[in-house]
Amino acid sequence: MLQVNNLSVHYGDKRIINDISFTLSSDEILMLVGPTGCGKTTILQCVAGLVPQSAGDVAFTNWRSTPQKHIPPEKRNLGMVFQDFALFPHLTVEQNVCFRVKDSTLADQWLELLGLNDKRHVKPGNLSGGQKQRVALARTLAHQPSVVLLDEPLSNLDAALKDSLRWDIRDALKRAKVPAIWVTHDQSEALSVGDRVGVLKDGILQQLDTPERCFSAPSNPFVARFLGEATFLRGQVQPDGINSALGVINKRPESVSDGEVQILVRPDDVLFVESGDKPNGTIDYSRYEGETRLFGITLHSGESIKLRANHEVVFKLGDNVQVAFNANESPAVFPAESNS
Ligand SMILES: Nc1ncnc2c1ncn2[C@@H]1O[C@H](COP(=O)(O)OP(=O)(O)OP(=O)(O)O)[C@@H](O)[C@H]1O
Repeated sequence: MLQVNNLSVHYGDKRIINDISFTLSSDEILMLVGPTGCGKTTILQCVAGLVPQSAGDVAFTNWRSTPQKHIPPEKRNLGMVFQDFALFPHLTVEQNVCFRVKDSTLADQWLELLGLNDKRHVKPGNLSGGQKQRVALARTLAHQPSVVLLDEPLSNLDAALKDSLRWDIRDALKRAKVPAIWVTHDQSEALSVGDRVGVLKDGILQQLDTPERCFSAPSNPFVARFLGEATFLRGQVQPDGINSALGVINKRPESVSDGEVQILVRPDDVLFVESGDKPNGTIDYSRYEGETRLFGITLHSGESIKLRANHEVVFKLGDNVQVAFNANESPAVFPAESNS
């Protein structure tokens, strides 16, 4: 098990990582997401031993690195996968994967499992980006690392390739039964392939949870906005629930006892009421997305929300509509003043 306890990292006087703790179980994939410059790569580098911590410790079964006793990278048995692949250009695929590998049957196994058998004698210059990343992963896994660290492994690939390769990488990591920390700035990647997601802002871990909970029960409005489209409605806590421009929600948030709150509204949390005989909003815009259509709606309260519906649902700009909360959803609620 990888353990990171109260980790802080400074560059000069500037604190980049602030008191972060998490553990990673035997084959768990942790996705680290956050805005640019929030410290994702610094955490990976610190776990790898490339950057020293100023406080806290990073530990695995057989080593423990502290500010006083730094364990060098080569003693940690970690594997790294980078966005630029970092392959040897003068070596073939097979030579890249077998480089300094003790047991070449493992190299063979990963070449086969990652669909590289027919590329064994090809040099990296003649491979596509996706194939290069498979080679990089095969090479990493052939060394039987205790933990794999992936730094934006898909960011140099086009959208269609990203989608399939992310699953192949996940499957390979699961098959290797190795824990992994995977840094990405792509929210959908983080939510779809991670067992848990850690959302960072300014070097502080805002939430560490399952993808479902991070998305549906975000710890604060920042996490809500970062992981998907989010608008907020004013709410007034009452004995029977929370009153809002879309009626009363029968929900009593634990963290909010009284007064004003803000209610998270994702485009899938709301729907058009078919009869529409009590309009409560007006269509601002309609965007065709293929399978779905996204509507911008100004409610009579003056607040704006977004609603995603099937592409067959058509409204014109300025149409009056009736919108309600989808009864199957239980929206997240935050204190009115919360914005972090
Ligand atoms: N060697 C360094 N010396 C000083 N500051 C650094 C150094 N490396 C990174 N930083 C700063 O530390 C902060 C975190 O950088 P880091 O690369 O970890 O962020 P990130 O979340 O991975 O960003 P991105 O998504 O853009 O890759 C940034 O403000 C960056 O400018």
